[in-house]
Amino acid sequence: MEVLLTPEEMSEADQRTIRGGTPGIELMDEAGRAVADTCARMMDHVAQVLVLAGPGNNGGDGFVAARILKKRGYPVRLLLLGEASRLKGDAATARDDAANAGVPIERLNLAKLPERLKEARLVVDALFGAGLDRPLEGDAAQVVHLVNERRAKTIAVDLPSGVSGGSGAVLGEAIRATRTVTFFRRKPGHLLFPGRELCGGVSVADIGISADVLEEIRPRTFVNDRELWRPHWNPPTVTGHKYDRGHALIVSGPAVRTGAARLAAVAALRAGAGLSTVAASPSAASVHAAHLTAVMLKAYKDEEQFAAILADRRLNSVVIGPAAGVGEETRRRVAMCLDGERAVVLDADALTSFAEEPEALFASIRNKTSGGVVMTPHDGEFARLFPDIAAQASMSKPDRAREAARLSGAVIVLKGADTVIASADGRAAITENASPWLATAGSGDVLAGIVCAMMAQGLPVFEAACAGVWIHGQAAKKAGPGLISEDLLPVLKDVIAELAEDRA
Ligand SMILES: NC(=O)C1=CN([C@@H]2O[C@H](COP(=O)(O)OP(=O)(O)OC[C@H]3O[C@@H](n4cnc5c(N)ncnc54)[C@H](OP(=O)(O)O)[C@@H]3O)[C@@H](O)[C@H]2O)[C@@H](O)CC1
Ligand SMILES: [K+]
Repeated sequence: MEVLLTPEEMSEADQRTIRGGTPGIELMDEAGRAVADTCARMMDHVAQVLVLAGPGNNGGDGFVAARILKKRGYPVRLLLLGEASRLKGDAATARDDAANAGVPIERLNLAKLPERLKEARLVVDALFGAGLDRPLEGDAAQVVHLVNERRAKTIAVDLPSGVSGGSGAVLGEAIRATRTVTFFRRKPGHLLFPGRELCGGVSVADIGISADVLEEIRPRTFVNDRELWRPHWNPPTVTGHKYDRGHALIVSGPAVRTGAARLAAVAALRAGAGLSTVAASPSAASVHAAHLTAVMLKAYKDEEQFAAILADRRLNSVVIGPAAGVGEETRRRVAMCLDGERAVVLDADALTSFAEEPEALFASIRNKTSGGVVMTPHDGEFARLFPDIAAQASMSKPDRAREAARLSGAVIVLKGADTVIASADGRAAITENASPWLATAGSGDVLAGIVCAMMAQGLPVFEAACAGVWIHGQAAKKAGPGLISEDLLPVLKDVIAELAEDRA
């Protein structure tokens, strides 16, 4: 399980280490050394390095890197943004050490910068890191613009300057780096877009901070990797019964919109639910009947018959929403699904149907005494249900999802290239295995089915949602470029097989 540290948490890790007896300058030396090592690895011969240093400790790391590279025989030049007198503490020490080692230090001059950039084979961006707290403007923004325009090979120290470590947002203008070297642990901004794209490859350097500090800091943001949820997943046992793996129920849309439910139902079965059943109106059921094999089908004429289907407690996990239609009928069916012990995935039209009265939905979720609820909105659906949260542009995606989870009581899967899963207890996971090919019709229906299957199998709700999103991403990788949603279904078998093998 990989934890991610917000800039505040990272600062706490630094401070705890310093209070524990490691001087800050030692941490800075290690950070600068890691940057210098990366520079050396990125150049096949000794050539000019240009270090751009800012006014804080990120700049301090730049001074150390310049000093070490100079000692190793690299021609180095350092340009300082702002006045040298502003440097304080460890950064001032690092500046003195670099000057004493003979590093040429100049005040950064915008007019001369293009020339300096032209001379350099590699640029080190040590302008701003974790301390960035407002948009870059004026000279700082201009520097970033000129570096990007030059398209020079650039190593970012900690973060590409201008990228927020907490949210991945670009504040004003941001460096487009070839590689980013960060320290101790990655930050959310390395995984969240647009930051992720601007980092290039990210490496994490050990700078002498002990993992023990994490016990006190208790980070609540994680990478959605396998380790996060795998301990909760088990392959079938030799003596197991299909009912041990749960029974997924997928509520279908009307006769002309049945495909979404089938995608979800087959995905649920492939993702390991012991059984999967589609519930449909008689006209929709006759369409399904021509297509379904292992997935079962139950027709219902009216609400009473729908309630009778739900009364079977073996149907322990339900998906409602894909192509369900927006309106009162869907609202009533959602309320019926939520009224019981089963786990519920609310997707698509089940979310949009409550755009006018989200509180009613949240109340039904909060009233649920057992069985988890997962909502899987994309940005548009999210804004319909949580307009106040969506309007807070400076909030990070994990924080938006956390707030929505607290407000609604559901686990939120906020979809996108960097899908975030958050729970009301404050945990949030960021996904990094998504494929751009997942942005295709029906992909969300497949995801809803997989998450439903994970809950049917008894995973706790947050872990089930994380597992579902991860498995969806792996399936897309296996299906490869050009995939359509149907292609995700057969390859789920391979993803599950690998999971099973991994635990053997
Ligand atoms: N001991 C440690 O803690 C270790 C820390 N380490 C390193 O330190 C980095 C964090 O250092 P940091 O906290 O000094 O912040 P940093 O990113 O240098 O920026 C702050 C400066 O920028 C300024 N500023 C901010 N926004 C601005 C804007 N938009 N436009 C213009 N100015 C702006 C702000 O100025 P002010 O707000 O005072 O005007 C302040 O002067 C971290 O990323 C890592 O690289 C490692 O060495 C390991 C040990
Ligand atoms: K930087």
